[in-house]
Amino acid sequence: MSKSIQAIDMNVYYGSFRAVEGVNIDIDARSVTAFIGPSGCGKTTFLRSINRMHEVLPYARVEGQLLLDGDDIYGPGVDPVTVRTLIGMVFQKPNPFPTMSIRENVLAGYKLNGMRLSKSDADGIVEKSLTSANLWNEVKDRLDKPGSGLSGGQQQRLCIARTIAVKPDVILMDEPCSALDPISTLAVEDLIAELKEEYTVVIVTHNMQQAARVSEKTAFFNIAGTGKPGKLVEYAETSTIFNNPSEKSTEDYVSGRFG
Ligand SMILES: Nc1ncnc2c1ncn2[C@@H]1O[C@H](COP(=O)(O)OP(=O)(O)OP(=O)(O)O)[C@@H](O)[C@H]1O
Repeated sequence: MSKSIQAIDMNVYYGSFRAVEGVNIDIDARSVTAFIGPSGCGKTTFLRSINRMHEVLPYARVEGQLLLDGDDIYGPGVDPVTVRTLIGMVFQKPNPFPTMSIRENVLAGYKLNGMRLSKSDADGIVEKSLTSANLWNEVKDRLDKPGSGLSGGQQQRLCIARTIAVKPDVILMDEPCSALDPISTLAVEDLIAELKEEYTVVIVTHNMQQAARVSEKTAFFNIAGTGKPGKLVEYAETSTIFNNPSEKSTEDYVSGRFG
């Protein structure tokens, strides 16, 4: 099921360094939102705070609230591992588990969560997830071969299938195409457009054409200078951000004047 995200005055720190300051944003369910902005403005940091992934670093912490359909994912008693099942993440570099087959990779989330599946349930999940990731036809005859034997673009779609398999509400993507060739990039972009029928998708991208192609809304983050926190400067329909932004810095960035 797809759910909305609401960040309320979110700050993200690495130790005493505030990397992201005062983010307020409402992201609709069943939508694709792009995060853009120059290097170091906190896009990845903020993205990782949406599923508590930053907590793998003991010195990283947040202030503020992050609501998933109204429920605070930082609320008392909320398990970060459960949060990461509800809010999945796809990384820059495709990272299938190298010793696992294609099939095992798709089912990895269930295994890691200690859930047992019948063979027929597992078969159904593998086929549905790979189909949703636009990969089924390419791999259906070699499900028991290693996931690492696929092309980069196929590996990234396998990682998306692995994320989808546990039925998340939200899929976060951190520059998911930056390690892919143009054809594979198009395949993943097509997939993103289809995913929004069922999921809330948030994608960090450096590629403005990509943001324009795949997203309905775009959030522009910026940074005043080295050592300063990143901030959300402007958030609007993607066409507005690219054609008629309210802020001068947004216009300068999208027209390639800096960053
Ligand atoms: N693990 C970390 N420990 C300490 N500081 C970090 C860590 N990761 C990022 N930072 C700092 O936080 C700030 C924001 O970084 P972040 O990677 O979120 O920016 P970004 O906008 O995603 O950049 P890029 O577009 O280059 O990936 C930067 O100043 C960065 O140096």
